[in-house]
Amino acid sequence: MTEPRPAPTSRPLGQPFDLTGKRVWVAGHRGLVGGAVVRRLAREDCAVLCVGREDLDLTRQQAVEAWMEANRPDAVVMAAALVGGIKANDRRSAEFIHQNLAVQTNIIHAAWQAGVGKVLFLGSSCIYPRDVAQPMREDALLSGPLEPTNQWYAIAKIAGIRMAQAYRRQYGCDYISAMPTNLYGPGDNFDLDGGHVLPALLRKIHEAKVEGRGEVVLWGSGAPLREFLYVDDLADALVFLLKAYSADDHINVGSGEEITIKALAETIAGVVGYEGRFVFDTTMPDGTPRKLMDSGRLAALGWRPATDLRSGIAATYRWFLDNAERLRQ
Ligand SMILES: NC(=O)C1=CN([C@@H]2O[C@H](COP(=O)(O)OP(=O)(O)OC[C@H]3O[C@@H](n4cnc5c(N)ncnc54)[C@H](OP(=O)(O)O)[C@@H]3O)[C@@H](O)[C@H]2O)C=CC1
Ligand SMILES: C[C@H]1O[C@H](OP(=O)(O)OP(=O)(O)OC[C@H]2O[C@@H](n3cnc4c(=O)[nH]c(N)nc43)[C@H](O)[C@@H]2O)[C@@H](O)[C@@H](O)C1=O
Repeated sequence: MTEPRPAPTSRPLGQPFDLTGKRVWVAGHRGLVGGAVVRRLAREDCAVLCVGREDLDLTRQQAVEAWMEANRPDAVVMAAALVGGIKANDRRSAEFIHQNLAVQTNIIHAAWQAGVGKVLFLGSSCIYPRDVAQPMREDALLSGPLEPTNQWYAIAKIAGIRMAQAYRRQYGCDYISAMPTNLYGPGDNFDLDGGHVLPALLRKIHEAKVEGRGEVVLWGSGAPLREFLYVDDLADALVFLLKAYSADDHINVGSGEEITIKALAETIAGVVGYEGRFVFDTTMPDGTPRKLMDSGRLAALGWRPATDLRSGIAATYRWFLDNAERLRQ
């Protein structure tokens, strides 16, 4: 068993973290969030470390410990996780709880062992109770039952928040947690079965237009409300937090823009140029009726998003069109 020891590079908690000259590991660099964080870090004076799944399976504890020891990053952004939309979360409960607990536990513990100075853990808005007061504040965590469709993933994410806090408390590590709202953007997962609503609807609506179909099927009632944040805005917020945030509490990262799923489909149709109608498959789950983040704490620190929903969807659609051939393979 590893003996507790202070992290060799540990700094006093509550201080800014200077990225200059640092080695930052973006775990999950090929994903939606990881890719955006790599793009954003290119504007900082730091070295970005990346390793693909083929060279490091993050569910393997010894491999993660060996990689961390060999590469000794100064900071880690944890953008690696098993992620999916409502159907994937609902149908693959064992994979979601197992892989997420394994990946995050391995990274946080190995970071502590290797003396990593700063770790940024990423959770999700689904950590909050299903019927919680809106907008959802950070202190609403664990105040009620979770949404059943994604509780397995949510439990793993809540464990990640507590793990970062525990390593702060016992070992004095500057490990922090950010909770993003629903994300979208270049590099998203456009898989119709496994992905989230925004990329799925972009693809469905685009294909209906190209094939001349008069209707598109939406899952559920179309009534649930979701808040969407453009992924490059998230990446900017994460770099901001990496540098400026050092506290026990997790912090929400949202856009403040809320929309029903039906209105989202109509907005996407406007961007794509589709004039057909929408029908609703109510055998599919709605999930949480509403999940709007209270991002007041982050705003008070001085950070705000830059991209409105329509512009973000237009940029994502351009990316989708540019990459459509590759996505089909
Ligand atoms: N997308 C969203 O709407 C939201 C995402 N988040 C959080 O943001 C983070 C990133 O999500 P997102 O970018 O959307 O997810 P993606 O699925 O786009 O990316 C996840 C990345 O993690 C990697 N990964 C997963 N498991 C392993 C493993 N065992 N070994 C090595 N690499 C692995 C994947 O590698 P590979 O490419 O090989 O599969 C991929 O690069 C997650 O923590 C998620 O919970 C939070 C709120 C909303
Ligand atoms: C980020 C967040 O993402 C997940 O939660 P979610 O927000 O419920 O996920 P979603 O994006 O898949 O769906 C949002 C809404 O949209 C409706 N909907 C309509 N038509 C399609 C459709 O075609 N695909 C999808 N996926 N949804 C559709 C769908 O029925 C639901 O009402 C978590 O599991 C968890 O991963 C998490 O934290």
